[in-house]
Amino acid sequence: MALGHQRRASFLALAALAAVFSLLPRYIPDIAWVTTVPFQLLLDSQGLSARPYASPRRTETGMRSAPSDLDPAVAEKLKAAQERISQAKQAMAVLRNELCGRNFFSPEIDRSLLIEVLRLFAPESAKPMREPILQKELINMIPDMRQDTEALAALINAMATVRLAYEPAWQLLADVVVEECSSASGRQLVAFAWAFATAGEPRQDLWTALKSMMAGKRKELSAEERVTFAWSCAEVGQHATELFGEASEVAAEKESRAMLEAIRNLDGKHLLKNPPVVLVPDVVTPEQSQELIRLADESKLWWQSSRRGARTAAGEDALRTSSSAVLSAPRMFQEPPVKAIRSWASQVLKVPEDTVEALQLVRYQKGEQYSTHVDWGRKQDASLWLGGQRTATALIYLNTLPKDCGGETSFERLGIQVSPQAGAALVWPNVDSSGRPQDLVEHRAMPVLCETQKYAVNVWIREKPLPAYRGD
Ligand SMILES: O=C(O)CCC(=O)C(=O)O
Ligand SMILES: [Fe+2]
Repeated sequence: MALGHQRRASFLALAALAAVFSLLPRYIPDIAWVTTVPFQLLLDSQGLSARPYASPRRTETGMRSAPSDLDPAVAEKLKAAQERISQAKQAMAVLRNELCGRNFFSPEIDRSLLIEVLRLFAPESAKPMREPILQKELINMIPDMRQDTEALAALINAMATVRLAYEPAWQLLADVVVEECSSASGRQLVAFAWAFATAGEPRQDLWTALKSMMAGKRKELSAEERVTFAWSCAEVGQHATELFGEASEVAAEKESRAMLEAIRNLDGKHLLKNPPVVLVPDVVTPEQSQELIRLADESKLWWQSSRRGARTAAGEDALRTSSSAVLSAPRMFQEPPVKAIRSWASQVLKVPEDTVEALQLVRYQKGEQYSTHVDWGRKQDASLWLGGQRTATALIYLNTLPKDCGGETSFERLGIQVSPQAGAALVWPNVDSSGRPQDLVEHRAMPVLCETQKYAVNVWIREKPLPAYRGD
């Protein structure tokens, strides 16, 4: 028992090390295979590989060694490639052992190990070499695990966490869940639902099965598990209304009243009294602004904002042609400018920091805009399950737009138009003092008219704490 704990502790330390190294390739593609060194240690700790790092027995895994008459540079590359394939196969052996054999950490499954193993396959630079091996193993492995719902839940969780994009594995898992998982516990059903929702799986038969299996088990769930399940169903448009009712559009009165009060007390230029709209200067420095943009650029987080999704107060689709970047990875929460903004919002708006959503950067090039919309969510909006309604918005401009270059934030119903000013935050409530979402605060970002870019960051406050972020 004690030995088991010791091995587990040393293994976890190694897994953490592997995690650190596995992140490196995202930034330094040329040393993608640095990962293999700590991972070899990890394999050793599992007793699965007693071999030294540059193993002469590599050929036993079925690969030919490099012919000796090759150009030395090519031979070196070939050798390295063979080593990588061998390592990837060993990684899969760990995965298989952990899930199916379960003689090492039995009866519990080590989720962090699964995530580490799958994450090894995630770096772009590793894909051509490792992905086919992973895919084949997953397809072999999943049917073996049919009866083992705990193992399946752990595997699905890990696949969702690393955003594994291999469709046949997801489909096979969905088949298994539909056909074989009636014995799953409520907690396991929540794990399945969360993972399939995160992966955006729309299969009707899957969601019908998950909901009907949950019907007899919902009493087993904690409040957080209930919310996770309801969110998951709503996220893919398969609302579990019959199990958990509807999410409320109306925010709690106490929090809404306090939010209005806090905005009224802000130190800044009060553009309107009711509802209060305030421009607070000097919230971020030019250096912090540059750093935020750099974080989004370097992690390649920008995506073309969807044309649909956001809605006008009348419920019509809004048109959005700008790009967005959400700083939601756990490591982003440690970045100094992110910390500074979250703590500013929490202090001046007098809310706990965990009610502040992950920061969302927005970028507009010439001609881009965001047509009239509201920031608050309607009943169908899955995120209402997580932190409740968005009670307020603080939009921080990261640069100043030259005169006549457009890009203003415009509240037509309130007669307010604000031109982006570097470092200033425009703050307004999305609900009235009784918590009802407000149509009056609908707004738009006017098109940028010059050969320049507009950058801003959305800081949205929810009425309730958001659950801790689970992915990366
Ligand atoms: O960019 C702006 O001025 C407004 C952005 C906005 O309203 C949003 O992203 O929700
Ligand atoms: Fe908005």
